[in-house]
Amino acid sequence: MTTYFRVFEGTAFTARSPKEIDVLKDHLFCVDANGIIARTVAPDADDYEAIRQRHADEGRYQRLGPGQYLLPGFVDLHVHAPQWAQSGTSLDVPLYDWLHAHTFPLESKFADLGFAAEVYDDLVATLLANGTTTALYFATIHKESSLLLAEICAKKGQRGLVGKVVMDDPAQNPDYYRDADTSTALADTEAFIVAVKALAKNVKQGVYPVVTPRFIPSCTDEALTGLGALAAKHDTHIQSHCSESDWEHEYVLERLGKRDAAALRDFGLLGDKSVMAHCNLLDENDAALFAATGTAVGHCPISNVYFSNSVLPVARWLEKGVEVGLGSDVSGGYSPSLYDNARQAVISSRMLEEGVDPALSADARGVPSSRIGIAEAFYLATAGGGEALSLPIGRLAEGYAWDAQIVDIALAGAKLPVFGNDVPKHEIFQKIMYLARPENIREVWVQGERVHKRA
Ligand SMILES: O=c1[nH]c(=O)c2nc[nH]c2[nH]1
Repeated sequence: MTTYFRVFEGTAFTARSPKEIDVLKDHLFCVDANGIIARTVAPDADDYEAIRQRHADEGRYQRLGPGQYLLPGFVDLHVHAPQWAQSGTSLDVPLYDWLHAHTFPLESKFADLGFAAEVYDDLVATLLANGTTTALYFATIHKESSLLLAEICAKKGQRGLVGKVVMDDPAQNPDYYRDADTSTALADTEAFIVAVKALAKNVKQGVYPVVTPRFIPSCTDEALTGLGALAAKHDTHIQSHCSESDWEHEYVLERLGKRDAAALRDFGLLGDKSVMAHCNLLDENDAALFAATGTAVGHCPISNVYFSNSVLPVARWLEKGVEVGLGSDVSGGYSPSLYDNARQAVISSRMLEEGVDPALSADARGVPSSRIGIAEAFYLATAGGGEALSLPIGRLAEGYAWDAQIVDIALAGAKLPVFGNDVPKHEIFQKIMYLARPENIREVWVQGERVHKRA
């Protein structure tokens, strides 16, 4: 019999597809030394008992307690790491004003490595405690502190995909916070890619460099073209913002005479490893381009309420075969929790379907067939995120990384309202998704290693 690195026994919820959740009752999850789920074993398998006994004898076995459930770790597709320092504030102004009055002044402080270490340390620990095992981060324009963020992810055991942000256009960015010039922006990006790839050689869960033009308005055409070439040369992930608000969308149309999606494609920035945040104002052609190129949408439902002037038609784009995952967008979104964002994704979709203006008649008020349920929101936070990043994460299934959260619904002081022993598991799942708080997340594992345990 194979000896595994570790074997877990428990009941798990994992997404098979956007609408289908598998309930794996009392399964064994056999994890190999690389942190990959080598086998899942159902209780009726011939060798179930023997595997359990053997690994218990060898001290490699963990059985979940009563009231505990396994969920895949969450994949956050859009986090502005420096903005953690202003989370929960300044959300009463439009995007352009918010960037210039609050966000750029804050991000400029990340030239100071001491300040960066304090904020990034706290953010990565907080995300892990909220069940986020993989995060796609925007850092700042500073090469050194961006690398520090990758190092902190490496040390704390989170799978971090980190971008040094490029903002090189002197006409659009303040003097105190922009790349010195285009060639410096490109040279710093390439040096950053090389440094993160070197760091990654000794990081079990992986850290990845990400080519990161902030958005088209921040960057010159030359920088955008150069970044597309760098991503191709080093085969990196790419992230940016796309068609995110009326102001931004109009700016790109006026400057380039085309929509964001076509412009990003022409700069070489769309592809299977590309994730574009927001995308609220995509049209049918843009969405078809995303589906054809494998470009994913990072859906940021909380932030969209504040900055995006609309609701993303997430059900429509899923139906059309666009890859979609979930992003907290700290700090355009106030919450670091993908539970909160999953809840908002459902609420926003219901508001899009029903409409919001009571002065209109019911049949003119909303967009039919726009709703998603909590199962789809869970898919976005897990398997959808993994597919967006083209990584084997986001599912508790063979061949996927052991990235998992153990959620306790019976915890004294944070008990979920489950009464009796016959509550169906799909209802337990819904209660976890709607009601769990960070206190309920007892342990978090990444690539077979425990990275968070609540005392
Ligand atoms: O929500 C957002 N947050 C940002 O920091 C940003 N920069 C460009 N566009 C943005 N949108």
